[in-house]
Order: sequence, then structure tokens, then C-alpha cells
Amino acid sequence: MSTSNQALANWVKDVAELTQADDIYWCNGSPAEEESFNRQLLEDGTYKRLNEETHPNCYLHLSDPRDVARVEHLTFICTNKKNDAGPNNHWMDPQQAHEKMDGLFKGCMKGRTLYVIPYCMGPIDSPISRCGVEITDSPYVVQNMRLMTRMGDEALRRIEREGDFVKGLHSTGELDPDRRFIMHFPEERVIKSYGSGYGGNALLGKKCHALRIASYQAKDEGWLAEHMLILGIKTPTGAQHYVAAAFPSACGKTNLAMLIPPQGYLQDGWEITTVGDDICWMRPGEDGRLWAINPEAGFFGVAPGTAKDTNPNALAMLYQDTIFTNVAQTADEQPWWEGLDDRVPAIDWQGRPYDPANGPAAHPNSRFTVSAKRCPSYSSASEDASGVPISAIIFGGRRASLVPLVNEARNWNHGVLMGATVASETTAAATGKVGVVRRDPMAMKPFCGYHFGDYWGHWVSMQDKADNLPKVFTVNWFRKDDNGGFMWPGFGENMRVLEWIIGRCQGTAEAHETAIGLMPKARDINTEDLDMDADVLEALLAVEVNGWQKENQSVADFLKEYGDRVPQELYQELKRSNQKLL
Ligand SMILES: Nc1nc2c(ncn2[C@@H]2O[C@H](COP(=O)(O)OP(=O)(O)OP(=O)(O)O)[C@@H](O)[C@H]2O)c(=O)[nH]1
Ligand SMILES: O=C([O-])CC(=O)C(=O)O
Ligand SMILES: [Mn+2]
Repeated sequence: MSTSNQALANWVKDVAELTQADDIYWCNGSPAEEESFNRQLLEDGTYKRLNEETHPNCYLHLSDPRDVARVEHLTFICTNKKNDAGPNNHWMDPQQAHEKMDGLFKGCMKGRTLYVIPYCMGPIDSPISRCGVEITDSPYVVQNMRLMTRMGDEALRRIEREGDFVKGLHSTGELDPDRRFIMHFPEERVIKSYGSGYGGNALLGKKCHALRIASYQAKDEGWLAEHMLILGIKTPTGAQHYVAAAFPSACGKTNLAMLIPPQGYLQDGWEITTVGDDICWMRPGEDGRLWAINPEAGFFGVAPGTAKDTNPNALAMLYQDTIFTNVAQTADEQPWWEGLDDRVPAIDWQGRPYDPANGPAAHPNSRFTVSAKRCPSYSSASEDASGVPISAIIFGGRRASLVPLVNEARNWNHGVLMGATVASETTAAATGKVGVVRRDPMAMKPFCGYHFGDYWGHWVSMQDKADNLPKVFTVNWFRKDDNGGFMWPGFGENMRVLEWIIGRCQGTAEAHETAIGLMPKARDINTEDLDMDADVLEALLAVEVNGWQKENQSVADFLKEYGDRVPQELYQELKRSNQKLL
């Protein structure tokens, strides 16, 4: 065995016996290893090489058409007590779940190689980082983990120093949509995932470890593991701020994280840098602020909609060293997806000649995997062991009506209420119906590893752990007009809202108190060079009293579903809002 950590060595041996793998391979993270995996994936047909002139070292993987998104109905939290998983999760008794999974894993790697991937979530030298080991039989998963985490020898050395690591066992198994399970044992720090090769189901460092297991661990240890991007904002006077924002899957985190401000802002000296686009681990520092790291080292981003005029930073990183999953191809083997440009694709995401009658050419949840280092706006602060101090936390979602462009919480508890009750229309990132409005607290509905009531209580309790917490805001880029068009231009123009938010943090921007929070008037938003009717902006900043009374009734019903574990502070803040609406 290639490690001095006895627990790890024993576990790998046990898994090899159970799965009856032919070979065991320990990933070291070297460039030579990366190349040899690419060669193997090309040879066995998992990868197709894309146009080498336009996209050197880029690969296309077309998955089984039934395995294209997270499967929330087959994802379980297996705590000893059912109620600890909460109504927000599917639960299974841990013993029963282990038996079920071990039955599926039994002999499943016969004739295959078992890959051991030691990885570190966060900079190798950061005290906020945590390690894990994923065992998988999928070389495609190895290559994605290589880009998404700090994997290989360095991570293994840290595991050997610390002793502590999360155990993740994965096999693509036989593809059978009904024999597919993503199981989490937060009390044991164990993950078992069978039957899917898709990102959030199979790259266990990401949602399974960095959110579901880590959120549970964070509650015990007094920190936060969140589904948030982290971005840096430098103002013209040189003040450096960092903002963390939680939006549900496919609701704009990658885009906001890589935002390029409108021309006028650039001329004035505003600068946006990217720390992370999906996950944020935060803990109180000695100065009473929250300090955050991005535990990931790459981006697993939504391809459709990524274009020169929406997210040029993302597009720029995708011309080299990128894995594309379930996108379409042009006649000259370049990757293509809806919204990229007006070329007509030749081959769709299922490898068929493109025919519009078959639906979109690229799957709506098609993705790219790329190292964060390839992003032009990637911040060097992402590698800081101490993390970055957070000035503001933003919650958001897709709401076609009611929810205003931006709103600031009255205080921390009000901010927790806003986050806990944020709702959004469902997207293609998970299987199921798209466009249904559901509450997605802190964008963590699919990712919180324990009871939401306890989770909100943990959020409320951060006040006792840090006395200089960030200000909290909600945003909504997705309001629609009567014709179904977006009212707010979004993307780079979101900078105008960020400017107001930073102004609030610095005490330089105006707000007026409304029934739902502290809001700007239209004149408080910088609209220089913005081609937009004044009354549209007014509408985006209006508070519809009737609509909010109904919304708050639905919020109260929602909180009730979580019973007596809901912190009273949330009901108090809801009551305050209701009184103001009278
Ligand atoms: N109208 C509008 N669409 C946006 C905006 N920002 C992002 N989008 C679109 O929303 C989709 C998803 O955006 P992403 O930034 O990839 O979402 P995400 O939150 O990072 O998604 P996950 O990786 O699933 O967590 C893309 O098709 C974007 O083009 C915006 O400000 N306005
Ligand atoms: O987890 C995934 O597969 C992709 C992702 O970021 C999300 O769905 O939020
Ligand atoms: Mn995500």
C-alpha cells in the first residue's frame, strides 16, 4: 500500500476486496499521469478529441442520455436519527444504507482498475481546508477531480500528517436509472455513490463532501459550508472587498463570479476578480469577520448561455485544457451550445446529426470542466491560506415576479430569514420538472447535510461567534415583463447592483426602509450609459404589498414544515415584516 496512513490503507484494501477490482492505482497528480489518462480515455472512446487547432487539449464526453444531472430523489442523508436529516432530505437508516450499497458494490469492479484519489478541498496549506479520498472505477471521474480539486501526492502528504479525511466510494456500476444512489453518512464522514458518472453525483469532493458532509461538520465546529460564489471587488479608491453569493444551481453564480463591469466602471478603476464560482467555506477570524476560501480548484460550469457578450471570462478559458460533457459540435469539431453564437451545429449531444426537431443541440445541463487558473479574472487571493474577508452575503434565485432587484436585510437575523426562505424556479441542473418555484434556503435545498431547522439555528448562532458579520442582501436578476422578457439586462450590468451593495458596506450609499428591508430608490442605482426605461427600474425596486402579504403567508407555512427546530428569531423577524406590511 502506498500510504503510511493505516486507516486509509485498510479502507482501500477492504474496498478492493469488496469490489474485486483487478488493479489498484494511486493517483499522484503529475502531468505525465494526466496525459496517460487522456490517452486511455481517447482509446476507449470515453473521450473524443476536439479540434486541435482551435481547442488544444480539449475533450468531449457524451454521457449516457439518462445520466445528465444530479438525481435528488436518489440522494440520501443517513443519520442515526431520522429527524436529524430533516424534512429537507431523503433519509435512510445507516445500517440499511450500508448493506444496500455494499450489495451494489460487491464485485462491481471485476475486470476494472480501482483508482485512489487523495484530494484537498482548499489550498494545501490552509487551516480552513479539509481532505478526502475518493475511490472510483471511472478514469473520467479521475480527470474531472484532477481539475476540480488539489489532488495527488501533496494531498496525500497532508492526509498522512493530519490523519483525518472523508471517505468517498464511487462506481459508475451498470447504468440503470433505478439502481443509482448517492448516500451520505455525515456522522461517519463517509460517502457512497453508485450508478452515475455525472458531476454532482460522481465528483465526490464537490457537492457530496464540500457541501453535504462539510455542512454537517461545520455546524459541529462553528463554521459555514455554503453553495456560494466568492468574488473580489476593488473600488476606484483602492478598497478591496469580497462578496459571497448563494444562488441555486444554474441561476448565475459562475456568471456573477466572472463579471466584467460596464466600460464606464472599468474607466473609473473598478476591478472584479474571481475567487470561486460554486462553494464557499467561511469561518470567523480573530477580527470578528468571516474569512472564506473556495475549496475547489476548477470550474464545473453550465455551458449553454456562455458567450462573448454574457461571460467573456468564462469563454476565454474554454479554448484549451477543457473537458466538455454533453455539448454539441460544429462540422469542424469545435464545441458548441445554445447561446454561444449563430453557427449551426453539425452533431448534437447524443452524437446524432443535428436536427432541431430533436430539441436543443447541447443538453441544457451540458458542462465544462476547467482549471480555475485558466480564468482571466482568477484572483491570486484564492490561494491565500487565510482566505479572504467577506463584506457582504447575497442570496438570490429566479423569480419572474414580486422579488425586487435588490434588498438589504435589517439585521443578521432578518438576513437569515431572507436566506432561509428564498425561492427559485427549478432548472436543468437536477432531473425533474424545470420552472417550478420552490423554496431553496441559502440555495442549499439539495445540499444541506442535516435538518434545515438546525441549519438556520446555526446561521443565527454565528452572531455569538463573530461580532463583525457581513451585511446580507437578496438580489433577483430574473424578473420578467408581460411579454416574458427579462426586465433587467443582467450579466455585466449586475455591477450596478454590486456598486450599491459595496456602498452600503462602506456607509456611502443611501437606502430607505421598506416593509421587506432596506432598499435603494431608482436614483441610488448608477444608471450611467444604461439603456433602460426609468419606469422599468422603478418597477424592479417596488414593494407590492398584496404580493408580499401572500408571500409571507407562504413563508410562514414553509417554516412550519420544519417544526420546533426553527429558531424563534426567524418568526420574530417575519412578524416584524408582517406588521410593516399592514
Ligand atoms: N437573464 C440572465 N441570465 C443569467 C444571468 N446570469 C446567468 N444567467 C444564465 O443562467 C444560466 C446559469 O448560469 P451559471 O452562472 O452557470 O449558474 P450557476 O449558479 O453557476 O450554476 P451551477 O454550476 O449549476 O451551480 C446560464 O445560462 C446563464 O447564461 C443574468 O444576470 N441574467
Ligand atoms: O453539482 C453539480 O453537478 C453542478 C452544480 O454545481 C450544481 O448543480 O449546483
Ligand atoms: Mn452549483
